[in-house]
Amino acid sequence: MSHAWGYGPNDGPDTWAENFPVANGPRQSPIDIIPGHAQHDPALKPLKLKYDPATSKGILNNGHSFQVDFADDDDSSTLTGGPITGTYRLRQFHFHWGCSDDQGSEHTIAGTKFPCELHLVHWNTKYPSFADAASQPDGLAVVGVFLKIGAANPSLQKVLDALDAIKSKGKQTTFSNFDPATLLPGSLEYWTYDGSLTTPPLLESVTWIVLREPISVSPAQMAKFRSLLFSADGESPCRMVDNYRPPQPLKGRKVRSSFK
Ligand SMILES: COc1ccc(C[C@@]2(O)NC(=S)NC2=O)c(OC)c1
Ligand SMILES: [Zn+2]
Repeated sequence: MSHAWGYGPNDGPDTWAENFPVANGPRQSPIDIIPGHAQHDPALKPLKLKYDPATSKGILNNGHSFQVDFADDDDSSTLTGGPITGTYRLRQFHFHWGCSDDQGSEHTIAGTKFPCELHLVHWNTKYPSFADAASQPDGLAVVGVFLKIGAANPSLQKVLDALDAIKSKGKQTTFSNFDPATLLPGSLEYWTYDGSLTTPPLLESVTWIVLREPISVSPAQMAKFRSLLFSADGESPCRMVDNYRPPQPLKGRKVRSSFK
C-alpha cells in the first residue's frame, strides 16, 4: 500500500505519524540548533569530502524535491572524518525551500529560518547498499548547508539551469560532470547530532552534520526553485514550495560543535 504524503494541509508533516509512527520517535529531524547549548567536542575530526565530478549522473523531480544522483558503486565520492567512522559514499543531494525568502530551511538556528537548505546524502560502506544502510542507526550521514540571500551563486546556477527540463513530478534528465564541492562554503565547521530522514519513512539512521557557514543564493535564484511543480503532467499544477519539515523535539539529545 502506498502511503501518500506531502506538505499540504491534508497530507503534511502533522499527518505523517498516522502511517509512520516513528515520526514521534526519539531521534527525529530536523531540530532547532541553539549554538549556546551545543558543546564543543575537541575530539571531533575535520570533515573530509572527496568528490569526483565524473560520478554525477542525473537530476530528477521526485515530487517532493529534486535530487542530483551520483554513481556510488565505488569510493570515488566520499565523506570521511568528522563525527563518523569509516567511509560513507555520496548518493545524492537535494534541497528544501520556502514560498518566500523568510522560510524554507528544515534546521533552524536559534529559531532563525533560512530560505533554503541543501542536503548531501552519504551512506556507510560497512553495509552492502544504500537501502540497507538507510535502515541502520549509523547508516547515513547527511551534510546540511544553509542558503542565505545574497549574491547569485554561480555553482548553484549550474543546477538551476537544469530545472526547466524537470518541471513536473517524474521528469529527469542527465546531469554530468558536476562537482558538488562547489556548493560548499569556505569553512567546514559544523554542528552534529543523531537524527533521521526528514520525510517518510523518517528512518532514524542519519548522523547529521550541519555546516555553520551558509552559501549564498540570490532572490532570482530562489524564484527558480519555486518554478518547479509537485504535480505530474496532466495533474492540476501545484507549485513546489514549502517542502520542509519543521523542527522536532530534541528529546534529550546533545548537539556537538566542531568549533569553540
Ligand atoms: C528511503 O531512503 C530515503 C528516503 C527519503 C529521503 C529524503 C529525505 O527524507 N532525507 C533527507 S536527509 N531529506 C529528505 O527529504 C532520503 O534521503 C536520504 C532517503
Ligand atoms: Zn532533505
